Amino acid sequence: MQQRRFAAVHGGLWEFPGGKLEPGERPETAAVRELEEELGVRIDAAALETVGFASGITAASKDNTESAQRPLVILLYACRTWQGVPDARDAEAIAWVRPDAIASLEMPPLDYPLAEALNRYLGAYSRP
Ligand SMILES: Nc1nc2c([nH]c(=O)n2[C@@H]2O[C@H](COP(=O)(O)OP(=O)(O)OP(=O)(O)O)[C@@H](O)[C@H]2O)c(=O)[nH]1
Repeated sequence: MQQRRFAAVHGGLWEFPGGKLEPGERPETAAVRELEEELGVRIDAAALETVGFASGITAASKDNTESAQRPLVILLYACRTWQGVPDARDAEAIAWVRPDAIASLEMPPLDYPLAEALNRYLGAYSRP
């Protein structure tokens, strides 16, 4: 998990690493790019496992430059293999958190249903 910059929208809250798609970009490509930019780790898009998604409305931007709140969909992937050591390149801090403890962190609203989806996914994965 990573802690958003204090000056950002949702500053100080913890979130799953990731970020917005660029125009025309596939979600898996964006995940590979964002993990390199934010954590300095290299992953293979083929290693991504689809966990789930959460949808809602964006938070108002801090400087109010974004007048309208827009629909927001966040996709969550699992990735069990990577190269490099995660480093907080774009965050106040990063931490490994046990899946069942993620919901105890202070997070932006959509990360709670994402954490639930992750726990459901991991529960199904570990059942024989
Ligand atoms: N993780 C998360 N992000 C949310 C939620 N609601 C919401 O508006 N957001 C916004 O969705 C955006 C997440 O994308 P991001 O991480 O790429 O955006 P950013 O503002 O940090 O920077 P960037 O666009 O320069 O990369 C942020 O602006 C964040 O505030 C939410 O519930 N969870």
